[in-house]
Amino acid sequence: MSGLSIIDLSLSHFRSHRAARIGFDGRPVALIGPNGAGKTNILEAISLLSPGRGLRRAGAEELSRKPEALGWKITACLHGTNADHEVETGAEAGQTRSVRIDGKAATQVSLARITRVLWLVPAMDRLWIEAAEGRRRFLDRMTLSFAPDHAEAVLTYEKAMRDRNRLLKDQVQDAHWYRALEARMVDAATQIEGNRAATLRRLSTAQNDADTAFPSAALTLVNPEPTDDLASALVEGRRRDMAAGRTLVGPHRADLSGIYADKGVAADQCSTGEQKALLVSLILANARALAQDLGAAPILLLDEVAAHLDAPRRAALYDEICALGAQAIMTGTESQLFDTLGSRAQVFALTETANQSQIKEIQ
Ligand SMILES: Nc1ncnc2c1ncn2[C@@H]1O[C@H](COP(=O)(O)OP(=O)(O)OP(=O)(O)O)[C@@H](O)[C@H]1O
Repeated sequence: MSGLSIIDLSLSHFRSHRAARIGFDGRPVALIGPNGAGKTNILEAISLLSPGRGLRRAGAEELSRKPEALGWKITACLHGTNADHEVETGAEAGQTRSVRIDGKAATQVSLARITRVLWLVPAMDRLWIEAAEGRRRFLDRMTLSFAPDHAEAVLTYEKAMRDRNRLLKDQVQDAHWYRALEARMVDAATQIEGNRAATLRRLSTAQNDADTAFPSAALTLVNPEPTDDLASALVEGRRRDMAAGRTLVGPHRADLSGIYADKGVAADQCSTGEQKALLVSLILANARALAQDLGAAPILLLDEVAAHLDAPRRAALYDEICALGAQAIMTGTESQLFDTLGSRAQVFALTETANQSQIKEIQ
C-alpha cells in the first residue's frame, strides 16, 4: 500500500530556509540535526500545504525569512490517490497568503479534498491538560481528514458566530439579524457535530481492530452547555450572550475527553509518556482508517516523537508506519533514533550556517 506523499518540496525564503529543494520519494523521512537547524520549519512548510494556518498557527509575515522579509513561497508535488498535483502557497511581502493547486487559485476546501496531513508536535505534549481549544483543534484536524467538507462547515459557523458576536458587543437588538445568523450557525453546527461524532466512531473502530503496541484512547465529546436544540438555546441565550459579549453555546465550546482505555485512567492523569502514546495511538488509528477509506494513508508529521518513546514502542511505530506505506516525516537530534528504520526511510541531515539551514540527503 502506498500513501499520499510529498514528492518534491521547494522552499524559498521560508523561515530559516533561503532556497531549498528536497527530493522526497514517498518513503518515511528522518530529518536529523541539532536544535535550531530548521527541521520543524520543514514540517511547518508541509503543514501549510493542508487547510489552516499550519502547525505553529503563524501569520504570513512571521514565515518570511528575516532579515530580508521579502515574502516566501512553498511549492510541492503532491502524490495523491488519483492524480498528482502541484501545490503552491506563499505570500508577497506585506500581503496575505495565497494557495494555488495546479496553477489555479484554490480555497481551503479544495486543499482539504486533495491533501491529508496530520501532525504531532512538542507543543501538543500538554494537549490533555491545557485548554479545550487545543483538543478541539486536534479533533477537527482528524475530522477534516475524513470529511473535507468539515473545513467549509467550520468556516461558515465561525463567520456567522463572529458576526453574531459583533451584534452582541454592539448591543444590537434587531431580531431579524440574529435569526439569519443563528440559522446559518445551526445548519453548520449540525454538520460539524455529525462529522465529529463520525470521527470518534471511526477512531474507536480503528483502535479496537488493530494489533498495535499503542494504548487505546477512548474519546468522548463533552460540551459545557449541552443542548439538543441549538436554535432555541441561541434565542434564549441572547440576553446572557449580550452581557458576555460573545456566544456561549454551540460546537465552538465542545471539548474532547480522553481515557487510557486499558487502565480506565483519564488522559490528563496519565504519565507524560502515556499521554504522548495516546496521541500517537490516535494518529495511527486515523491513518489506518484513512488508508482503508481512501486506499492511501495520510502524510504524518512527527516532530520529536521518536525521542520520547521507549525503544520497543519506537520500533513498533516505525513498523506500523511502514506497513501503512505512510510518508511519515520525523525529526530528531540523534541519527541513532532512526537506526531501526534502515533503508525503509530516507534520511536527511540539517545544519545551520550563516543564519540559514543547509540540507543534505545522507541515506
Ligand atoms: N522568519 C524567520 N527567518 C529566519 N529564521 C527564522 C525565522 N523563523 C524562525 N527562524 C529560525 O529557525 C530556527 C528554528 O528552526 P526549527 O524550529 O525548524 O529548528 P529545529 O531544527 O526543529 O530545532 P529543535 O531541535 O530545537 O526543535 C531558529 O534558529 C529560528 O531563529
